[in-house]
Amino acid sequence: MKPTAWSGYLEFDQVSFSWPNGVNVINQCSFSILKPGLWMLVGENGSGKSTLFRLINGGIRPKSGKIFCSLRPSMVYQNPDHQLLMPTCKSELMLSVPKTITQTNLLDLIHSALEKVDLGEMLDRPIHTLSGGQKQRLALAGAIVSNSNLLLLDEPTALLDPQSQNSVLKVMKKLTSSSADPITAIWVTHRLEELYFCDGAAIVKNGAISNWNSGSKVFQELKSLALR
Ligand SMILES: Nc1ncnc2c1ncn2[C@@H]1O[C@H](COP(=O)(O)OP(=O)(O)OP(=O)(O)O)[C@@H](O)[C@H]1O
Repeated sequence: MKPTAWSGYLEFDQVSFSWPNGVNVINQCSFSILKPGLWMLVGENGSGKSTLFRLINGGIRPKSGKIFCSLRPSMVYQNPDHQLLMPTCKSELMLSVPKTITQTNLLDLIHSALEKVDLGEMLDRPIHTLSGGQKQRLALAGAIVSNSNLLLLDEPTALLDPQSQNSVLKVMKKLTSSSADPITAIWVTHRLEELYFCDGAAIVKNGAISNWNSGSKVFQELKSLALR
């Protein structure tokens, strides 16, 4: 593993993985993320993006190759209703707070996480009254209070209208570029306009990831392929 000034890193070295049918969904995949930021992945349905997340998250193990990760990952799914379990914002976040946090610090931590996702006034708000975008931002707050510093977002805006989509993008941009304690996020998208918000983008194809490029370059590349 290469040493870096930043204490966090994620690196895949020639990683392969197959589900029981034996086909390599992830095939000799190598890439690294060596600094915080908003990193986006695009790729056709079935190209292996969710499988990649499960490998990063430790839910499944590579068949061959190595994964180095010093970060603490959390998943954020497409539909927040599949993720949020409790009746209010406060009770939801209490579920994710590490057991080591004392009772005195608990509310401060929850408040601060809600503020980071622009839900500062929502402590006692019933979750069923939140909009889709607010629910998705609450899911982000859950990852923050759990002390995660690597968010794996699997099409987090696929079910949202443009305004809510922007609210989630804006919050993620803030969390990944905050000067004090920026986190790392890997965001899978099929909504290509989102590429303009990222710090780097790559294409998942045939079980591997392309080099990182600017979001605008990947956008142009995919648009020109679609027009052929
Ligand atoms: N639990 C599983 N068991 C067996 N095969 C699986 C499992 N999960 C995914 N696969 C297979 O692995 C391949 C890649 O699926 P994956 O969900 O990683 O793709 P994806 O790029 O996330 O697709 P999408 O954009 O549709 O979400 C597919 O052929 C899929 O059927």
